[in-house]
Amino acid sequence: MDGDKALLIQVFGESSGSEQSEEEEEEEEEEEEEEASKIKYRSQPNGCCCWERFDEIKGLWLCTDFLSPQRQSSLLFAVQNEGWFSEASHNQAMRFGELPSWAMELSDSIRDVVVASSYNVHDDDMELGISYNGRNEASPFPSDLLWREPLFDQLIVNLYHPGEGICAHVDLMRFEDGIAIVSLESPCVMHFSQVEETTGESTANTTKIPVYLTPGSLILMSGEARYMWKHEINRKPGFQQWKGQELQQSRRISITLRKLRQVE
Ligand SMILES: O=C(O)CCC(=O)C(=O)O
Ligand SMILES: [Fe+2]
Repeated sequence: MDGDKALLIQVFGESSGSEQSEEEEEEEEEEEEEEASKIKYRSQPNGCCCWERFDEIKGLWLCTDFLSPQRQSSLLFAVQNEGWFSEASHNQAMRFGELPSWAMELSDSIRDVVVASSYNVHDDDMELGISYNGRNEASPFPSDLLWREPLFDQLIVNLYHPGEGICAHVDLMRFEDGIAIVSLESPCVMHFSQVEETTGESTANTTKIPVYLTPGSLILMSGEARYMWKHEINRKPGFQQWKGQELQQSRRISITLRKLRQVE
């Protein structure tokens, strides 16, 4: 063994790989890459990113397993710890600008889960020749929105007691495109209905599309879903039907993240 090699082994140990064949090195690199991608995948909120899209509503995406039960509990704890709902009459809190750290983490997780799922969509559909740059429906969030900084700078936390909901609305124009809603506690059905045309004969489609929001789920709204569809939650008796069953209701908390439009 020559002096240089002995020194290398002393410094880096036997596994410095100086005697590996190219083939072995490649194999090792592949294994490392595989391991790295697993870690990336595992670093997702709960190791899964299962997205559902809706044929009728462009730009609406649902991820039912966004937060694991453990992450739901810690998020709920963080929200409750803010003390916003310590008085029974308080049911809404709003924050603008710098968000609490738990909301920043949530925002980071949203970006992560979209990035991870975009990779998956890419792999699956690559052969179909679909391109994914810009506003592409194959991704849950268009890349121009996904990479803006900050992703979100406005937070609303709503607390709904059984029977309470929110009327049909389109979110205010003071907010940019690209809205995220995370649901906690009671499951509910959110209904989407098309915004009516205000001119000419009313030919508006009044069909309401139900979307089932389970605790820990995330919905993303952009483009048509954000501007051309109203969303509502009617928790009056008889309206919370899913698969022919009336849902058992309890308290529900939602966390809505948006970005304020810049005024020129
Ligand atoms: O509570 C929800 O899930 C929806 C909240 C919402 O639509 C809003 O605050 O604009
Ligand atoms: Fe809304």
